[in-house]
Parts: sequence; structure tokens; C-alpha cells
Amino acid sequence: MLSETRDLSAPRVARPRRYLMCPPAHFKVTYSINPWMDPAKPVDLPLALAQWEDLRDRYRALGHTVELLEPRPDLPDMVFAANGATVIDGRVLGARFAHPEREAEAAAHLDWFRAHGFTEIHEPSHINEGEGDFAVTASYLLAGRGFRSSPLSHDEAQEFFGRPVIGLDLVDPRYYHLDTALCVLDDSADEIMYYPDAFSPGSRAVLARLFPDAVIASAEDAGALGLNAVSDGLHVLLPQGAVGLFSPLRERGFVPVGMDLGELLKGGGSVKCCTQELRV
Ligand SMILES: CN(C)C(=N)NCCC[C@H](N)C(=O)O
Repeated sequence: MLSETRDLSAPRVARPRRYLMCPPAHFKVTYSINPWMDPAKPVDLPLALAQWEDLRDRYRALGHTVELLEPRPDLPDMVFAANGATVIDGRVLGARFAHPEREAEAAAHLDWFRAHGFTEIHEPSHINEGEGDFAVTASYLLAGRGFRSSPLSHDEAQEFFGRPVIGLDLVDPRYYHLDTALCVLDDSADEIMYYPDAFSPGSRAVLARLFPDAVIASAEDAGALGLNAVSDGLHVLLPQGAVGLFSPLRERGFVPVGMDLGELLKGGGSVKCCTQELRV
């Protein structure tokens, strides 16, 4: 299958999106399930809330719809709503978390979908951490594996969504989810940015073959979690520390919007982790 290409003379256009977010009312770092989490480092909860509200308000100011999931006191990582499901064409593939600390988030997400009129819901048999490891482009469902999602979840997703799944091996524990190492910039034209060193040599070759025009992130920008970003087709909301990504994005006609989610970074997530896209 050939990738969708874009008419380079056409202006970039933002498409209104529907996002699901969960306020970090109970966010804290009491356990460590990724290298970014250090329970010895205190979290400033009011600051985390203010940073999250800034992101939510920014989406709304850009014309997007933000729906809210009720946070639960026993689930401190619930703010990372992207991990709770994957939704394409209104079909919901639930999550199944790798770590027991987050297990109960899956049911909370499914309850939300059932209460909000979603009827095509699949409860997964295999471990998948939602949009943490699944990324939707025009032609493919890119699927990470190696740290969290099981390779078996890739077949399950392909069968459920009827989209070709491209499995990608993650090899660096700091980039434990696909969305820490790769971001879809234009989902109507197979345009992405990624950090090659987060992937195995074979997966790097696959990415280079499928996305020869991708924006390539430096180690510094990936280290600022710069790829944990959300694009509406025009605006790219990304961690403000990823300064090296701003120019390449502007050169391609995108509008980068730097966000400060420094407190949430202590949990190992940033813009994308806090944002699940409801593709209805
Ligand atoms: C990038 N996305 C969605 C994420 N990468 N999620 C962040 C999850 C953070 C959580 N402490 C964990 O380790 O599961």
C-alpha cells in the first residue's frame, strides 16, 4: 500500500477534534513504572492542575471539543487519558494495562464510553495501552511494542479496526510508549515526526521506507518528550522544551504551540499522554 501524499502547495488546515481528558486531581508519583518516575521527587499538585487546565483551555480556544473523564483517587496516573482506549470511526478498542497499578483505569474508560453512546466496543484479550502505543495515520495504524503493549494486541487491533497495522519495536526504556517517540502530524497524509534511536534497526528501516519525508527529532528534543505532541493538522501542541522541533515544523507550514506540562513529566507523560482523540 502506498502512503497518502500531500499537495505541497495546499495550505495546512486544522480539523476540529474531539478529545477525552482527565483532570490530574489525584496525580502523584508514588510508584515507578517508567524511568521518568521518581517517587522521591515531590509533585506540585496545584501546578500540575494549572498546567493541565492550560492545555484543556488551549484545545477549546482552538475550536476543539474536550470531554472529561472523572478522576479517581486510587488511580494517580489517570490523567494520562491517552492510554485508556483507542477510538477510530467510533469503534472503541479498550485498553488492558501492563502494570497492576493502572489496571482499573481500563474499566473506567469503558464505563465512560458506554455512558456516552458508544456501542461498538471491544474489550481486549491482549495487553495494549491505548494511544500510548497506537498511532493513526491516513494509511496505517502504527503500533508500538517492546515495553507495554503485547505484539498480540496488534493483530487484535487490525482485526477490530480493519486497518493495516505496522508493528514497531521500541528499544529504549525512556521511550516506553510509541507516543513518546513518534507523533502523527497530519493524519490525512501520512506525515509524522519521530526519534529513530527509540526503535530497533528493522523498525527504523520500516519508518524510513513508509515516511521518507518525516521530521526527525534530535536526542535533545526527544529527551524533552517533544514527540509527545498533538496535531490538529495545523497546530502542533508540544512540550515547550523541545525547541529544536519548532523550526522544522514551521518550515512545513505547521504552527507549533509550546506547552509547559513540567509537573506531569514527573509521571512520564506530556501533551499527548493527557489527550485521547475520539475519532467518531
Ligand atoms: C504517552 N502516553 C500516553 C504515555 N506515554 N502515557 C504516560 C503514562 C505515564 C504513566 N506513569 C505510565 O508509566 O504508565
